[in-house]
Amino acid sequence: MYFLQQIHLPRSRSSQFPFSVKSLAELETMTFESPVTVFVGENGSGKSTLLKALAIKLNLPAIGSIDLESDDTLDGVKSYAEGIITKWKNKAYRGFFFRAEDYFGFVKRLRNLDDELKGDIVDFEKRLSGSGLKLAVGAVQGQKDALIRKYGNLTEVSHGEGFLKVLEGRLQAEGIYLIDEPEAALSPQRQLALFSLIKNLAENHSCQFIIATHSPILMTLPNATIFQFGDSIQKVNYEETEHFTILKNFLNNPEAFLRHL
Ligand SMILES: Nc1ncnc2c1ncn2[C@@H]1O[C@H](COP(=O)(O)OP(=O)(O)OP(=O)(O)O)[C@@H](O)[C@H]1O
Repeated sequence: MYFLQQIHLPRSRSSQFPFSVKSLAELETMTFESPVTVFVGENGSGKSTLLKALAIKLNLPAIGSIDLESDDTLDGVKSYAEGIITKWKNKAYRGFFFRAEDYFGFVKRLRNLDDELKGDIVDFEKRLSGSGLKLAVGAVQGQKDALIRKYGNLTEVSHGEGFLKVLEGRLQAEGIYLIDEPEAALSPQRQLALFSLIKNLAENHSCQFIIATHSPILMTLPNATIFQFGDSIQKVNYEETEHFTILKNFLNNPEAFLRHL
């Protein structure tokens, strides 16, 4: 089971962003044929723009420090997003939008929450005593412990370790998840760990993923529908993507490339 089946993109004669993005101007309808959809393509080809517009249209929360509504870097995309028409197979009731750069905002958000909870404890200690104090502190401590159980201490892990931990903590069954360049923080080994997480949720827990990526590893997710963004948007196999062919040819014979660089 997957959720979002098709989108119709808005048309306009305007040459303003995002109508100025060639791949999007050429596309009228995109059909999601499998639980995992992957957007690939050159830098600036429009992958993130479409992902952001979809996240706004689907009203998905952003995992970061600010929500999409108040994120003024998305102003250009908001009116475009309103014009997207969606066709659902089953309406998802949970999901999120996560960009590699949002991770630090999320850590900051957790730290602020932790500070607030510590503040609550100090406050209770001033105002309460005996069993009342014990109960109130216990409740707050329970919330602090739950956060640590879910995410570990994100201030004491590396970017990549924490990034994966956040995804592990937040991805749940029957959700739709839009993720922009998750590989930015991840070693090849952790990309494989993410691969396995996504594969399991897509195959066994009714999740839908739409992922923009430059990672040849993530492009090979089983049964993923891959859209390559360029002058237009084409459905391709992973062997046909530029990422795959360039990397494969380069690793087969680095000297041949180095002569021309
Ligand atoms: N807020 C904006 N205003 C005007 N143009 C923008 C804006 N954001 C992006 N663009 C332009 O839109 C085009 C598509 O950008 P987008 O971020 O969608 O590319 P991308 O395929 O995700 O690239 P990358 O792989 O580098 O993340 C680029 O040419 C970019 O310069």
